[in-house]
Amino acid sequence: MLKIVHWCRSILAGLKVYDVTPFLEEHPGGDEVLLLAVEKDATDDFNDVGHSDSAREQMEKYYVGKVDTSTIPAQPNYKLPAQAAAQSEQSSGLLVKLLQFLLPLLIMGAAFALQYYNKK
Ligand code: HEM
Repeated sequence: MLKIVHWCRSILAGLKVYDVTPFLEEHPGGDEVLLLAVEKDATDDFNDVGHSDSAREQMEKYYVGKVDTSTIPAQPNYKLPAQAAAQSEQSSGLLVKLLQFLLPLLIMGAAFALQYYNKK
C-alpha cells in the first residue's frame, strides 16, 4: 500500500504525523498540494491557507503518531546534490577569474623580459 505521510507541527504537542493517503482524492485543495507536503513539515503551508476549524477537526482522522523530536538532527549533515554542484561551480569560477587577471600580467612580464634581453 502506498503510504503517504504528511507532517504537521502542533505548537503544543511537538511534531505530529498524518497519513493523508485516503484523503488525497477528497481534499478540496486538490491532491497536488498534499503530495508536495509529503514528509515535510507542512505547518506553515497548512496555516497560510487559513484552513477552517472543520478542516482541523477532519485532519485528526488521519493522525498516525508523533515524531520523537530528539531524533531530528539540529542541522542536516548532508548537502543536496544541487547545493554541492553550485559550491564547486563557485570555486571553479573563482579560479577562472584569477587566471583571467594573472594571465595578461604573465604575458606582459614575458614580453618585457624578452625586450630587455634582446636589447642586451
Ligand atoms: C490532513 C491535512 C489537511 C486537511 C484535513 C485539509 C482539509 C481542507 C479542507 C476541509 C479544505 C476546504 C476549506 C476549509 O474548510 O478550510 C481545504 C482547502 C485547501 N487546502 Fe487543505 N487540508 C489539509 C492539508 C493541506 C496542506 C498541507 C495544504 C498545503 C498547502 C493544503 C492546501 C489547501 C488549499 C490550497 C485549499 C483550498 C483553499 C481555497 O480554495 O480557498 N491543505 N483543505
